[in-house]
Amino acid sequence: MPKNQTEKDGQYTRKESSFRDTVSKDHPVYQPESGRYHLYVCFGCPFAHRALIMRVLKGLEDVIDISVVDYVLDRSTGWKFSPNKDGCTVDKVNNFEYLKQVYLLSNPNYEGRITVPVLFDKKTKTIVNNESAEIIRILNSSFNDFCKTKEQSDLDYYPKELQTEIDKINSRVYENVNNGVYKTGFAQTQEAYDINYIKLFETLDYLESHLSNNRYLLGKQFTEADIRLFPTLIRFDAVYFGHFKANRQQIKDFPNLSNYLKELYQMEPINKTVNFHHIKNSYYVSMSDINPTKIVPNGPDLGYLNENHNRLDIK
Ligand SMILES: N[C@@H](CCC(=O)N[C@@H](CS)C(=O)NCC(=O)O)C(=O)O
Repeated sequence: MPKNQTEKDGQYTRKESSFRDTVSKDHPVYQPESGRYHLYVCFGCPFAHRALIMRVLKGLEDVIDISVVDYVLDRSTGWKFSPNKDGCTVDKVNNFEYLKQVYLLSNPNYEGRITVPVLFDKKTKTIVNNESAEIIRILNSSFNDFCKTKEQSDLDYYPKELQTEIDKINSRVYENVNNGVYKTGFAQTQEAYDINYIKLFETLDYLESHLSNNRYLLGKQFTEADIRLFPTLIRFDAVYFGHFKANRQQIKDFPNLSNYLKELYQMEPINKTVNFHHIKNSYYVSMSDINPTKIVPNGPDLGYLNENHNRLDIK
């Protein structure tokens, strides 16, 4: 997870993704099928984490398999496959050594960023999409004929009647929280750091108060907005607080956010998508400009995540 680019004013900017197609029954090429598509992910990456969560919530584990890259990103080679490391795999589809080769297979002239997650079509040997915000919508709606249970195929995490509200909260959370932690951590000037730190904690304060009388971001219904907030919250105390200097307070010290986080973390399918070893090593070892010694801190103690939460009291 290297820096994308830092502009003259010291602000960090994330570049747009390049492959933006979809899978649907109306698509001339990318038809929904079981076993046809594949996800390339990193358990350290919060954007890949969204896709991992949607995949398990929709019961698509047997429909869309995953290849897991090495959690440490080597700047010279990009993401690589290190099957000898715990929790990492080979490239199960192409047997490549580097993720870059998957991008080049799709487009030999590709010069953009090599990022995870990637939704890959085994039939045409092309990348369908490498934008997590779109991949999760594809997983939410295009594979309903193949979900493990009827309940999972009926579940819609982006229902029509809530779309405007979901989009609104998503863009605030993305700007100031999901990407806000990176803008804080990658700032190259004190001013850029200060601005983004303030926006980040203002938004967390807003969410803290919002969650005092809303069980989930959209009220009673668990939606895509929660799936997009969770990967940042679960990394916050372990990584962003220290590594990105987002240190006004930890999530543990926000009463509502911490209980909300506990509830989501304890949901069985979500719990299996969290790998703290991959998360911590991914940031602390890969980003050696921020952490030159590459020492991975032992703390903090995250035991609170397993304690009882009070979210059932929020109607
Ligand atoms: N817009 C992309 C961003 C994904 C992204 O930035 N992934 C990071 C890991 S957290 C990555 O692969 N970085 C590698 C690089 O920039 O070289 C998405 O949400 O899918």
